[in-house]
Amino acid sequence: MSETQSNGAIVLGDNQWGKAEVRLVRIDRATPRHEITDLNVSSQLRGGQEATHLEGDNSRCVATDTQKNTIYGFARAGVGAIEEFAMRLGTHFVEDFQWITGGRWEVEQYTWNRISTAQGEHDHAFVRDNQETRTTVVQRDGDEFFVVSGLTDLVVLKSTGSEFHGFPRDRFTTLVETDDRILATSVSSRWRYTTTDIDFDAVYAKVRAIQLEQFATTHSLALQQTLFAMGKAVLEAVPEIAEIKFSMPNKHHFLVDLEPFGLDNPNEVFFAADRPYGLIEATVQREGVPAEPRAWATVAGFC
Ligand SMILES: O=c1[nH]c(=O)c2[nH]c(=O)[nH]c2[nH]1
Repeated sequence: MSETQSNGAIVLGDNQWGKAEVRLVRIDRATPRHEITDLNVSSQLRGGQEATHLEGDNSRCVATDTQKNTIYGFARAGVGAIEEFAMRLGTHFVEDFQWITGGRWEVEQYTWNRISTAQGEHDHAFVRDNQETRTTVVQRDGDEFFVVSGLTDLVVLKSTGSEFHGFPRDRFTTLVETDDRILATSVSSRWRYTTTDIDFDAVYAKVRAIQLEQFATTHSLALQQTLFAMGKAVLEAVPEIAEIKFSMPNKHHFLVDLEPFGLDNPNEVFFAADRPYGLIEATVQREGVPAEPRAWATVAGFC
């Protein structure tokens, strides 16, 4: 029998179980100026599930319903940074159930702003702007935590300061070279921390601000160049981040031909196409820092 041939036995491979997308809103009423935390939490446990799968013996199957309830129960004491909330859940499950060896806790956080009234910012009325979503994927393997945080749907546009030319031409190339185009994208980025001992809220605000600043101030010859500038600036500013991955659609804006209507169009009227879109993805990393596949193994959609 060759090494690649099976001996016929069918066995259980990697597995995890939990409750996905637990929607949780917490209101902090400690003062009349309320605070709102709006989350989407997914919990997945790993370890000790052979009997559950092979025999339907559920004696080690911490119910997904229990996992959901634990999320709500833990929120009673406060949430804090989503990374810390996820780590508290991870510590609880691994320490309270001896057969659980690890797991994965993913949290998305939606941002609410206070409504501005004639009297100023309202104490308990909020508006959901079309803002980005903050994310984290925390995994635990034995005693080790892996924290990959990020953001999605950070939609940005530059109305000038973007060029694209010098690309190869063949018989299928029709794209016209341009030295002044709209550059627009919806940034998704995820970055891997090398420590859990960090002010996650402060670093999130910093990483977001750096990405916006670089998008705005980089005179772009390609979205790829803008992406790299954004990642490089993040790594230069935050030593606790080992690498950052981006997935950035190039949201094309095509100049409309107004000539049939006897009108010129000096870069003012565009068709905003929603598809197809260019899709620019890359990892920006520190040379020599070892990869950590366990941190990224279950994070889809990034190269
Ligand atoms: O910034 C860009 N990068 C590309 O790779 C590309 N390809 C394309 O058609 N337009 C653009 N723009």
